[in-house]
Amino acid sequence: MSDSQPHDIQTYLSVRSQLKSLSTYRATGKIVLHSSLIDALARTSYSPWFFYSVDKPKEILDLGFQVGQNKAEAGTISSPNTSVILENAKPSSFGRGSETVYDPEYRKGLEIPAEEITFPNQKSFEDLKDLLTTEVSRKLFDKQTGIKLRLELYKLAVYEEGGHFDWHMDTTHGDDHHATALLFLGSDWEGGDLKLKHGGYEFAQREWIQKEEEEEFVTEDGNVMPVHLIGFYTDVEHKVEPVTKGTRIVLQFDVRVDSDPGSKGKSDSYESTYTWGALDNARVITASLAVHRNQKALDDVAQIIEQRLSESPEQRQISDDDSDDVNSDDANSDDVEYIGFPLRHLYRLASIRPEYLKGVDAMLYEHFTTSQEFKDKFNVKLRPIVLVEETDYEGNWNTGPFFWIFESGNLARKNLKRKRGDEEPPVNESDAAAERSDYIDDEKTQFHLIQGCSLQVIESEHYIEYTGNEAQLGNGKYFGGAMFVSMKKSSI
Ligand SMILES: O=C(O)CCC(=O)C(=O)O
Ligand SMILES: [Fe+2]
Repeated sequence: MSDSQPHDIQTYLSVRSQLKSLSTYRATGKIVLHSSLIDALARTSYSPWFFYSVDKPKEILDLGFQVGQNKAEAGTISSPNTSVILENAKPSSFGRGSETVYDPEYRKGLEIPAEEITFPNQKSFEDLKDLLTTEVSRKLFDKQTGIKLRLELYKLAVYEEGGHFDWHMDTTHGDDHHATALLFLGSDWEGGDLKLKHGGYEFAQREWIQKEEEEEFVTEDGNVMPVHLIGFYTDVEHKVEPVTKGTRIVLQFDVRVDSDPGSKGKSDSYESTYTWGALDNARVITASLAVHRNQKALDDVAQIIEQRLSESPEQRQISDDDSDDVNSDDANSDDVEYIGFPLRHLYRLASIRPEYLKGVDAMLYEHFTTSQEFKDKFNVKLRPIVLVEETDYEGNWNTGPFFWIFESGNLARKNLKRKRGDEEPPVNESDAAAERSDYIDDEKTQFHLIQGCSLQVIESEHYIEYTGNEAQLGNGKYFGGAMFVSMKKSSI
């Protein structure tokens, strides 16, 4: 391998030019937009934390609150009254084994419990919680699975100069308590960096804030911190570095999960009411590298795939009949040999290989190929793909998205160079047979489109009506990597 890799953009440009010839030769496979597999894939991992800058709306930033039994006015979210808050706060203790101890070496901070915090404007407080809940469910939980979250104010924490809290995990306050959300109020402080640690990854609050400032999401105002939210799962270790100046004030919320999402098993659907943009909606620009492993979801994914691939066409017909969503005249549903789905990180064309997989992609690949239960059952292949949406000659987006698979090898290369009407290229038959056996037949592939994958736009054209020349078909094309799973012949 050469160490002078092409720049990403060159890779995409070359992908694009290869595409033009490729498209005339390859059949196309259809994409499933809703399925239990998509839901399970979405649950396999999340970044265990997130940062969100709360720079609007004004009603929330200006929301006032009171503290203490006498309900002293404590300022607002963006401008808290430090002295009133300090007057009403008590030293924080923490759990050590079965004991609750006060040890300023380990933790030095003050707090006001939720019972002593009031928001006279109840409606705006609910709006604030809704806003925070939306962010938490977006970033830490799969909003598609219909999980309902509830934020419960736990306390207000105050750290003065010298205040700190060493590495710890938060005590959970119930079986439904799955994450912590910290709302940092707009007070004046330095130091006091919140550090987070999980699965070998570490994150620091100050780095996030600086990044946001560079991107000009945040207005600088002396040392006053922008109001922001940090959320993390309860199994994330964290610490507060010593505050070097000013007062650090935080509202801490418990994130509770309504354990009955009322989820009924979803059957696969190509979506009868498809509207254009499914692919663009599935796309994220950058996927976070840090992952939180969800073993149950990994097992669910593998089991659903196994079940799908070992069903006979008759069985599949029966389960499809349960659903009115399924496009019944689709050939795919009769003969499924491969289940495919996009990778969630973006790779260069040449890097779509097991050894380069990142984060959740690596985790899934490893689960399929090395776990005791599945390694003898599954064959897993990685391929570059292009996902396509296009209009018909009338400009209607009515066919639903579909995909192309890139194959490498001599046969594929020769095919790529072929122009329409050229003869079949001469090939070494045994090589060709080996290569063909490695081909993924897209007509026998069911491709499940997950949300939040890293797909690169390589073409996007609006439909232009026929005006003497040919009509220009509207289309969107997206490049990415994909994983394809089939059953090992011996295990069927
Ligand atoms: O204030 C913070 O940033 C975190 C405080 C904390 O970890 C806690 O009180 O458990
Ligand atoms: Fe904590």
